[in-house]
Amino acid sequence: MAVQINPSILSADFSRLAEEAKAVEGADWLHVDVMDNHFVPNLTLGVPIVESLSRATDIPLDCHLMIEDADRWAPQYVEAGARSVTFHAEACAAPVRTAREIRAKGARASMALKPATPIEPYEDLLPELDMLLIMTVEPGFGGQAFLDIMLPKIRRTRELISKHGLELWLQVDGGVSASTIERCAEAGADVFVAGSAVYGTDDPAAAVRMLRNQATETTATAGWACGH
Ligand SMILES: O=C(CO)[C@@H](O)[C@H](O)COP(=O)(O)O
Repeated sequence: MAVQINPSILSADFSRLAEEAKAVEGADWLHVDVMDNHFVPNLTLGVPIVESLSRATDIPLDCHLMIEDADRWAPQYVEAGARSVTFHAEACAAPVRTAREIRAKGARASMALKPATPIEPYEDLLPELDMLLIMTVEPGFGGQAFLDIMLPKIRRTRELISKHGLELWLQVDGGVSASTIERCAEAGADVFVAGSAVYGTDDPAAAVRMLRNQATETTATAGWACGH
């Protein structure tokens, strides 16, 4: 699998979401941060806006649910048009059942871990998932500094993926930019969410291309990158 760059619309202009999606043509997925002001101290958007956005762009939607009661809501985001739905391990009572429901409805199932949540308790669950998201900031806001203490967790997760021979994608989200993406790629990430590093520039599509080039060059020489 080639590396993937997913711009986060949290850093976009919410009054012009359809245009902001067009501004990142060439991106692999559009990362949609759903926040409920309970699981995280911020409030963004919900099912109706995901429905509208999925009609407004051909870029597939990668919905990251930072909400409580994820078991109940995750399938509704697939029905709204999301092609990938990420629930948080810390907000999900039945992750296996929820992942299976997401897949049964035709989307990719993904689970996210906050910075303080270890990967090891979830090793047996990995075959149920299409992607694992390691947060590299505390979820809730764009524009935060990358937590480089997450790099060993990314490395350990990549080792588990290799050990079990899984096709699982490994996504990182938070503070990913031109100055941090290579460290993430070297550690084993292959899907990169970037908000301010894309939408904070004058040319978001060029920023996507630049991040892709950096990550591709790094993974080509990284020890874990067999198959790239
Ligand atoms: O999930 C989140 C924040 O909780 C992210 O998707 C941010 O939107 C990423 O923004 P940058 O750190 O790249 O500016």
